Amino acid sequence: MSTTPLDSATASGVHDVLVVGGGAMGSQIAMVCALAGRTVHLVDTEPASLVRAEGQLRARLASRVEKGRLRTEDRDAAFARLHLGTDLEAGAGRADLVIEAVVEKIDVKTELFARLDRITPERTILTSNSSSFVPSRLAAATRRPDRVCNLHFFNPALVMACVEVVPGEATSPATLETATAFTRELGKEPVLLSREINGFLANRILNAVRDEAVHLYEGGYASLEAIDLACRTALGHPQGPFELQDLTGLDIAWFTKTARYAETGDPADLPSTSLDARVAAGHLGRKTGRGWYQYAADGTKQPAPDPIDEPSTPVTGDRPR
Ligand SMILES: CCCCCCCC(=O)CC(=O)SCCNC(=O)CCNC(=O)[C@H](O)C(C)(C)COP(=O)(O)OP(=O)(O)OC[C@H]1O[C@@H](n2cnc3c(N)ncnc32)[C@H](O)[C@@H]1OP(=O)(O)O
Ligand SMILES: NC(=O)C1=CN([C@@H]2O[C@H](COP(=O)(O)OP(=O)(O)OC[C@H]3O[C@@H](n4cnc5c(N)ncnc54)[C@H](O)[C@@H]3O)[C@@H](O)[C@H]2O)C=CC1
Repeated sequence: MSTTPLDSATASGVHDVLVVGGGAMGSQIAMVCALAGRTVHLVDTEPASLVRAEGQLRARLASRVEKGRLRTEDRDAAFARLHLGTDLEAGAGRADLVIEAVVEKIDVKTELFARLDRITPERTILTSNSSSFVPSRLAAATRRPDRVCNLHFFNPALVMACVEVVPGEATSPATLETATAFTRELGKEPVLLSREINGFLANRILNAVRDEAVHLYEGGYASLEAIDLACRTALGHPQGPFELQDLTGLDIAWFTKTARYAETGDPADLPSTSLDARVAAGHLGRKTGRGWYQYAADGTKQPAPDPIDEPSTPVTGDRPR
């Protein structure tokens, strides 16, 4: 078996990156890599996702240029290094490292890892941005478990410093070294786990906060706004748990809860009634204009009515199974 290439201009040896999934996370992760000088292929099965991704990235970087935080030529160079498309094979052949950021469904991810294992060079490191699944579950779909680990970025990936580096049971020290060095080269702060656990570090802590916030809300102890305000002003969180879930997506929370329940069978791991009702109604957060709050075009927000209290509202959204 070949080892990770380290005889190059960067410590990690990672020059070509394939990012799979061009949604909220994959698009920004791809741009983080392009801004750090990497050649990046961003692949999504949905052309519409790629169009949206490019539009949002152009707006984000325009804001940085306007504020004098990014030179126009550096922005243009980053976009020139970023190749968007629907053909997975196009970026696979030269990839030093893959970052998977598709939907949080284990069957979709394992099928993708099996395919990536077939179409990327033997040396390529395969990583996942999953919010919850441990790398060993994904590595099991490949013939290279020593070159699989998780690189868990945080939303918004263009801004947040932390990347959790999660080893699987068979991840080699060389793979972890490369993944950690690469994370630093992106200007991020690698947080290395000693061993894998579902949800990793930050999301497990966040999950506990979210569960308690929902308990207080569903118990009628306080409004959404009061709970969010307490977290911001008493605990110093930049956003309260409901505001933050509107940013990260209620569907992602629903998927992670449901997957956890499938593993543990513990009813406490099921999505809460109020989360389930919103997801069933298609209210997934900022990306749909409504989640726990509803958002006006000017960005202002107010608490959204609980769908349970809206019997006349047609349930149009699909629960993301
Ligand atoms: C079991 C649990 C399951 C979990 C499910 C999935 C979740 C995960 O797996 C892991 C996660 O990501 S958890 C979430 C982690 N993220 C956070 O906690 C974010 C907290 N919020 C913030 O930091 C700020 O409110 C925030 C940065 C968002 C906004 O900051 P401000 O309020 O200061 O607003 P601005 O002044 O407008 O923005 C400051 C800079 O940030 C840029 N920005 C804002 N929103 C953005 C966005 N959505 N995408 C990209 N960039 C964004 C904004 O452009 C500005 O940057 P510059 O323009 O360069 O100055
Ligand atoms: N939303 C968040 O705050 C965070 C999410 N994550 C994780 O990142 C991953 C992606 O999440 P988001 O970007 O929020 O989801 P998203 O729903 O915004 O984007 C997912 C994208 O993947 C594409 N896709 C689905 N199957 C595909 C396949 N087989 N091949 C190529 N593209 C495919 C979809 O068309 C969509 O554009 C998930 O695993 C999620 O748990 C991790 C950190 C934070």
